[in-house]
Amino acid sequence: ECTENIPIMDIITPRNASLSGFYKRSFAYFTIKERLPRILTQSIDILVRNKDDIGEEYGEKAKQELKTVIGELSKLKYEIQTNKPMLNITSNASDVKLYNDFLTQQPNKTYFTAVWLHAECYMYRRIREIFELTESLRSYDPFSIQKRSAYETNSAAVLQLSKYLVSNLTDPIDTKSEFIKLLKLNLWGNQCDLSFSSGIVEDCSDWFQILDSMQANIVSDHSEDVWSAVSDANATSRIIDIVLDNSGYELFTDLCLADFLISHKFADSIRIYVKTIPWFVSDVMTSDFNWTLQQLLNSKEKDMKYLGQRWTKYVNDQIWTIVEHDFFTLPHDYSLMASTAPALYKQMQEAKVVIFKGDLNYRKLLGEKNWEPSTPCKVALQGFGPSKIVTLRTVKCQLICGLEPGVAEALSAKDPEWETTGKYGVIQYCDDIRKLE
Ligand SMILES: O=P(O)(O)OC[C@H]1O[C@](O)(CO)[C@@H](O)[C@@H]1O
Repeated sequence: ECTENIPIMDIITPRNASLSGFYKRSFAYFTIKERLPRILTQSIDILVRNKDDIGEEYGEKAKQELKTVIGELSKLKYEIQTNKPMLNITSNASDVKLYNDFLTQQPNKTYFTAVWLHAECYMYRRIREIFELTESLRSYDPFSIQKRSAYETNSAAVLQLSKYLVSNLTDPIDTKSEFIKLLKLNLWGNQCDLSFSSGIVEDCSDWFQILDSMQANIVSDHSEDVWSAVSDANATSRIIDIVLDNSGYELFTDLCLADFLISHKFADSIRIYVKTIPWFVSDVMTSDFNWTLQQLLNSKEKDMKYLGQRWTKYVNDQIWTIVEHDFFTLPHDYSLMASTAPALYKQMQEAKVVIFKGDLNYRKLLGEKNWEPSTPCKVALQGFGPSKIVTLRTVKCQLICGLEPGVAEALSAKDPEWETTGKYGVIQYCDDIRKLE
């Protein structure tokens, strides 16, 4: 069938197929049709509104180049809406060869016919290219204004969690239940994501109060296994890896968890993986991480300031290390990490556990495939398994694994939109496949 000259099928995504805008009755289609163009429109609006400030900060040339940037962003929007093919990236950045080689290998290269993950990642890579090709705005992050305002909007939630964390850092009555509580707060923090909400900032301040009542919305909860892995006194590794997702309140919850792991000696160091380019609107880059610490340091609230000082010291003492790697902004799913980024894979093998945050990481872990929901996580990971894997993800699109048989069907009957609202979540654990084999 052809809709508006775009070759698509008016069906839901078949089981075991890759998600794609090709299936009209899918969230992938809705994203490419509506959400991605909206994200571009919004980025353009923000640039227009802030052009004077940007000009002041980046100089006279930037004012001129901003016009080109805006034109290119509109062009990109048009290309998406008219289902044009994804063209090679033309800048000379370090990831370009891998990127273009990957594109070349794909059988379907237009936005609606490609694998959704490839099309969605490509839009963000193109946005980056538009800035890379300027002289004055090469380092400009078009999403930084949104990211910062999201953090500020949620400052009450940050304060509340700061107070809680500071009073529970040493000698909580029950370390295990405190850990699981932080894990769940961290899970729900993943709702605060600017690409999902198309830039609308969620108020995250309620989570603390309603945590217990949200339990039923955790559709797969392996918290006990996560606890066993994290607290395992016989583990040889003293490193825990966290692959971050969004800035703002979610990042703050990640850092609280990272602090708890250090304070309670479950690890000697935490490696924190960030994005190297502006990504999915709110994903954390090193600059966002540093900005967040600075906000805490500047805070008038004593607990926030204390955490800012404490976390800066972790960074200075290399107890926390920020790891940047191009792999995280390639369109490749994680089953390709070992062959595409072998050093990164090897590094992750050193970790006691690797925690993956958010929906996009989940999609990459599952290879963007519409698995039967009861497929064991180990199978859905398709050979990826550098270490023990933990996923903390609010469900924002139609793919999932590891559910008990019948759970997905019951959810669909009760709440047909359950897969795309972010109101449900998973805390999943997959043991080290090296041990399982
Ligand atoms: O920030 P997160 O949790 O990775 O979620 C972002 C993702 O969620 C979605 O909105 C739905 O999958 C994507 O468009 C985007 O991949």
